[in-house]
Amino acid sequence: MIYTCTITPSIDYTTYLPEFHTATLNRSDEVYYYPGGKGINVSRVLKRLDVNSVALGFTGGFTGNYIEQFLVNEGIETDFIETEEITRINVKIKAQEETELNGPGPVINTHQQYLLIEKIRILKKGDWFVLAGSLPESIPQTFFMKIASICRDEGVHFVLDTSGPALKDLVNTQPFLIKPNEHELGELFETIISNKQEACHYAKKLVHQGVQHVIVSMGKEGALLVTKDHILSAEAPKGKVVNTVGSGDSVISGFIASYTKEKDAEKAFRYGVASGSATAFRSDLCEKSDVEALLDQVQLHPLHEEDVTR
Ligand SMILES: Nc1ncnc2c1ncn2[C@@H]1O[C@H](COP(=O)(O)OP(=O)(O)O)[C@@H](O)[C@H]1O
Ligand SMILES: O=P(O)(O)OC[C@H]1O[C@](O)(COP(=O)(O)O)[C@@H](O)[C@@H]1O
Repeated sequence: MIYTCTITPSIDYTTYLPEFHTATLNRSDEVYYYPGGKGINVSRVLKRLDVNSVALGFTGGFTGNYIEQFLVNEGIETDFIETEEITRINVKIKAQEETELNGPGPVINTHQQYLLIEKIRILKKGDWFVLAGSLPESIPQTFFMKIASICRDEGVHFVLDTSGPALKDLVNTQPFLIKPNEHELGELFETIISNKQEACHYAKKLVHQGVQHVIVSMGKEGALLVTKDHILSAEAPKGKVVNTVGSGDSVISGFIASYTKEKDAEKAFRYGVASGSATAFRSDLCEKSDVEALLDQVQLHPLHEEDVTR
């Protein structure tokens, strides 16, 4: 089974207007209330790709209930732990440019942390555990390290899509897959990454540290896959961008959906990039037919060692 875990879910209040200006009243043309948070998006896209998963994490209050009901209506199994605080609402403004305002995550007390660990203890060899989204600083790093070590000891595929200080430690736990975007990868190495060669240089370091598959997503430039056997660059398909929120999460879903069937990292990478772009070209997340229509447009090229500067 695939389990996704969103420590900090959200309702993504997504609003469209032709132009957005600060310090004045703006009126929206359209608004949507999508359940969000990276693990939840991964579960939603997996479902659209005909793959079942269980969404774990923490939700609270009326916003938490809304998310849970939304997922149940989409046929996704949920097993959230309740928090005292209400789940945050993240604001996504789609105007001339995309502007995002993400709230802080909830405080998770030690009992709630214990409840999550108990749920993870039932995972079996071959299962997948996707830890995705921001990790509140109120939770000690040791908690996430414990999750990683349970997964490693049980032979669970541990997939990581997070940022900040927790990521620095977690990349040393031999995760199966991590998917930083170029900014998150740069943050990890305290540098700025401005092209695929630089991204490749740092992704290789992560592979040397024991990460099995590193996908660096780079928005409209596509993505890179670095493993001990591959250094591949994918061009993103061209299309009209509607809403890129959830594109990175869709890369993970596409990768997992394909990998669990074919056990082929190259094919899975291609499917992941097509899924990311298919989401960017929609208001909500991609559908399977969108992904398959884009697949042929995802060109993969090997990046050669000599191209990798530094
Ligand atoms: N403007 C775009 N055009 C085409 N594809 C895009 C665009 N933005 C994102 N994507 C697709 O979504 C993937 C993930 O996007 P990215 O912005 O890197 O992730 P994140 O949301 O994690 O920052 C990219 O690798 C690409 O396949
Ligand atoms: O946990 P964070 O880092 O605040 O991110 C949460 C946000 O990320 C999202 O999951 C989207 O992620 P991506 O655009 O990176 O795929 C939104 O649904 C949510 O509002």
